[in-house]
Order: sequence, then structure tokens, then C-alpha cells
Amino acid sequence: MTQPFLEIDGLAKRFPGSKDELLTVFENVNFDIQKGEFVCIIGHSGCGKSTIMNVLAGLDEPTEGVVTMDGKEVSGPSLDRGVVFQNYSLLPWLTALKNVMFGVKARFPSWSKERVEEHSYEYLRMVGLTNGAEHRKPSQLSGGMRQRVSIARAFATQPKLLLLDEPFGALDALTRGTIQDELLKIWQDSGQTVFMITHDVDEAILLADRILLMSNGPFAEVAESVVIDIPRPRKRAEMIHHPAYYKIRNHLVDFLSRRSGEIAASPRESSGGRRQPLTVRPGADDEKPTPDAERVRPHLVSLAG
Ligand SMILES: Nc1ncnc2c1ncn2[C@@H]1O[C@H](COP(=O)(O)OP(=O)(O)OP(=O)(O)O)[C@@H](O)[C@H]1O
Repeated sequence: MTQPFLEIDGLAKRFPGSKDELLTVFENVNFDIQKGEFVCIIGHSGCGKSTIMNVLAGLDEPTEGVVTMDGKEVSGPSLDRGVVFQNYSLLPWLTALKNVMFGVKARFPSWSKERVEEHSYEYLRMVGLTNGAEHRKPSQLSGGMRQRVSIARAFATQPKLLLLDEPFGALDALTRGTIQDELLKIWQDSGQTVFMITHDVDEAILLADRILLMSNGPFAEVAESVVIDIPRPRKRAEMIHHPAYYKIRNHLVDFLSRRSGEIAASPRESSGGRRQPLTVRPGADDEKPTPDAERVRPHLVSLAG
């Protein structure tokens, strides 16, 4: 078997807690991502999604475990990994265009200024920011516009791995839909690998090949890897009629509303082995009608064996 593009092996993160105790946010987190995959991660607030993303970005170190990308251990940030945070992280003294150009110049140092500008402008156009907004500084833009600049900057640098931390949270529904479509186009054309945090199950089903589900913290785990068996290209309006759609959706909602807490409350295994998430295909068992959510029996396949 070929080595996965991204390997997360035995990851744990502990912070100093109250008194002398350590707060274990998550531990024994193991999963792989193949080259070109689009993977979303969902879990309740505080389970450690952003911490995992920061470790993948090389911006934070795990307490235990290793992340390997393209066969090399991740240690520190790299232009091969582009990050879009919830809080934009733009350079306040530069215009929107110059913010994007800054990233592009660093990524492609041999390009001429004209090429850098043209390329940056193209990505700002994709996110709908070329009507004068490109010459404004972040303080002169709305929150949603700033977020679009930061999305354009990450996409324009064409990293091998795109890390997106709730990138569309601040956008109105219409803009969000447009940028989701652009993201899918860019991803499909570029063969980039995407890892994205979202709280929106419909967004995750629309975008992802697989959705990782995290149980509640502390001691959170990546419990399941849900395969989205809905063919591409996916269109919002048509996708909801696909037989797999509500089975997947029910499965995700059931996990978030019930099982994420049950897993957290159950005794932890102390086997010490590399615990892989269960691969679940709720959409694969579509021969029998399933009239209500409670009766959906996902087809479970364990990767652990
Ligand atoms: N520097 C830190 N020091 C102490 N605790 C921290 C630190 N950073 C994060 N935490 C704790 O780690 C836990 C996980 O935080 P993280 O931001 O990764 O969660 P999340 O799943 O991304 O949450 P959200 O969905 O709300 O963004 C939280 O309990 C948080 O308080």
C-alpha cells in the first residue's frame, strides 16, 4: 500500500489545567489523509479541532505523536501548507490585493511583479472582491470581506495542503454558497488536499469525501470517519434528493447530539494501541427503506484489524 499523503500518529495535547493537573484535550488521535482528498472534521466546541489544525499547520506542537506530510515530519510552518483561520490574520497595513500578493510572492519568488499581481487579482475576483475593495485595507473592509481576502490569499498560494478553520463562518448564506462552489472548483482543478473544520453538517456533506467525527473533550478522540457516498459534482439543490443524503445527515446529527457525549462518558480503553477511527458508510446500505432516524443502521467497517 502506498504511504498516505498525511499521517497523524498517536497525537495528544495536554495543557496545564487547574492546580497541578494537566488538561488532556485529546489523546491517541490517529488518522490518514490521501493525496487530493477533501476531509472535514466536526465536533463540539472545545474538543480540540483547532488544536489539531494548528499542529498540522506546524504552528503548535503536540504533547505526544507525530504528523508526517509527504513522508516528512511536520515541524514548523511551511508554504506547502496554507491556513485560513476564523479570525482572518491579514496584515493590517497592506491593501487586500497586497495581502494576497504578499503570500503569492513568498510562494513563487521567481515570478515577476506583474504575474504576481495578475494571479492575486484572479483569486480576489473568484471571491468577489474586485470592485474597488481590493485597494482597501482590512480596517476598511467588513468581517466577511476580510475573510474572503484571507481565503483568496490561501488559495492563491496553491499549497499542497489547505487547512481551513471554519473559513465561511462569517459569510452570509449567498456569499458562502458562491465561495463553497469556488473552493470545490479550485480543489478539483488543482488536486490539492483539503482539511477543513466546520460546524455545519450540510456544508460538510456538500464538500467532503470523508467527515471525521470527534467525541467531546476532555480526552476527545477521532471516533469515526464517515464516507460521503454521493457522486460529484454535487449541487446543493439536487444533493438532498440523493438516497444517501438523509442517512448521512441523520448519522452526523445523531453523533453530535448523542453519541459524542456517550463516548466521552464511557470508560477509556487503556490498550495503548494505535486506535483508528471506525470507517462508516451510512449511505451504502440504501436498499431497505429507513423511515426514521433511529432505525438507520450504518454499515460499519473497522480499520483497526
Ligand atoms: N493555550 C492554551 N492553554 C490552555 N488551554 C487551551 C489552550 N488552547 C486551547 N486550550 C483548550 O483546549 C481545548 C480545545 O481547544 P480548541 O480551540 O482546539 O477547540 P475547538 O474544538 O477548535 O473549539 P471551537 O469549535 O470552539 O473552535 C479547549 O478546552 C481550550 O480551552
